[in-house]
Amino acid sequence: MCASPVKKNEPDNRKGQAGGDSGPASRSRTDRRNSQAAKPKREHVKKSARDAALSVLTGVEEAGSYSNLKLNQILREADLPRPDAALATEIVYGTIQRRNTIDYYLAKLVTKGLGKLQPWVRSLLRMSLYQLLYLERVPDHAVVSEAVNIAKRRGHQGISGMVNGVLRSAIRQRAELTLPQGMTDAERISLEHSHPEWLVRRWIKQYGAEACERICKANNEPPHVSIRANARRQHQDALLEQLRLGGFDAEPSALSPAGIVVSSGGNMALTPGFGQGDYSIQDESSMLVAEALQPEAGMTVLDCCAAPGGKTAHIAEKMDDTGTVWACDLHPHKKRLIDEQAQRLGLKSVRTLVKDARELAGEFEPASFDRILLDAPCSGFGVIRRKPDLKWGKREEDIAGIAAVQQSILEAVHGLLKPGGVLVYSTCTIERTENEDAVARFLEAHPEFVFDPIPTTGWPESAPLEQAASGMISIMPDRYGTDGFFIARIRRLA
Ligand SMILES: C[S@@+](CC[C@H](N)C(=O)[O-])C[C@H]1O[C@@H](n2cnc3c(N)ncnc32)[C@H](O)[C@@H]1O
Repeated sequence: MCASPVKKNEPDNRKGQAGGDSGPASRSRTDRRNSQAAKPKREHVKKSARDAALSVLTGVEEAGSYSNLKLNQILREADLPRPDAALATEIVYGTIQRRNTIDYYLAKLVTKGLGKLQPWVRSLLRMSLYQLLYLERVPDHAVVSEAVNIAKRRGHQGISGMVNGVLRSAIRQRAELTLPQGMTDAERISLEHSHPEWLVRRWIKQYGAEACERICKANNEPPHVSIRANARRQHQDALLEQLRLGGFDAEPSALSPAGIVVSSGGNMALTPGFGQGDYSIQDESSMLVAEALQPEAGMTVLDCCAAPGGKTAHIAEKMDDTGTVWACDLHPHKKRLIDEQAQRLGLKSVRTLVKDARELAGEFEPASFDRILLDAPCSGFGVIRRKPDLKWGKREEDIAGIAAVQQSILEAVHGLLKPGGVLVYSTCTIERTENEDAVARFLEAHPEFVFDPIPTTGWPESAPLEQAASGMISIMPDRYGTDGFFIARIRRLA
């Protein structure tokens, strides 16, 4: 089938777009939301970019809202011009990303203490300091005057005076805003790269201080945008050619054989080609999952935790839309996302199901599936670049609970695999408890399962081929500039 050309859209591809995994819109999705939003509220709302950013940040702090959902809602209501929406997005994600460092400096500047401020005032100071310290293109005077105006509109005169004073002091003392000497590695990395100290300590233990610092640094970088051709519509090379002709900067991925990295040229979710299913937007590391599963035409495949359906679609495409891919998810609203995805890509072999994966054994006969994918719910610490609130929202105690759910899903579904069949277990985290340890625990309890080499025919030379040969790949966020990811391929002995 011949695909129609991909047309160039307006810029701002700088920040990554949504990957295949469940969850937040990434920075560049704002373009889409904004351009597609219904427009009637403009005359009522009239927010500036910074007003909008403040509403999101306050909502996140006060009500525990997810930043991406709140951002989408506020941008829809405010109907900002595209550059303003991009600025609001940058401020929201940047402020959340750098929270530790910003709070450290603010603690020196706010005499009564940050904790005593109303949440909106704290958020206003945080986002203003973020702009002063990290956004070089924004002039200082614009940051201060906007913040003071917002404070006047929302609070009393004392607050606007305090905001003015704190920000002017920050500008005056900018050269002295430095981190203290003599900290431990964990304290320093946590403060310098803004990650919770407990998480930094865990990563130092698991990977060493140097690697931990690289990971934290990478987590503050803007994500890549990568896409994968719908193999049933066109070959990757043809899509690459079309993209270049359309004015996009596009290169083959150094990690995934199916991946194309698009570094500039427009929002990939806005092209006609995306709408008509020529390709999917998916992180390069996430694309390796279907490669590891290697489904074949006509097979019966179970995708246990499938929404929003990025990997389900990849599997169905690899099977040339023959056989059946059962795509299960716990949440009815997420099942709809999988259905929409399959429809957009023209995939008929995908069947969706709302179910707790721990109960799937009651749904199908034992040994029903040639392939099973468990892309497990996880702590998500591989995707902090895209979802910075993750690092502040999770507690160390949560990890054991998440690992227990992963283990119970593995236990529940393994009997559904045919003897000789392949099960792929994957997560978008770099937390060993949820990855290597989870698989080791499972294999120990089930000697009828063994590691199986991940087939790498056609993979780029720079891909982790050695790891793949061992049946297990762990991708760190600093290695390829992708999400952090874990993939294990195990086979049920015949
Ligand atoms: C990592 S995401 C899956 C991403 C998906 N494989 C993709 O590529 O688009 C994990 C999914 O598991 C779902 N989930 C969480 N707990 C579950 C459970 N007990 N049973 C089934 N699905 C579950 C979540 O709703 C979420 O959509």
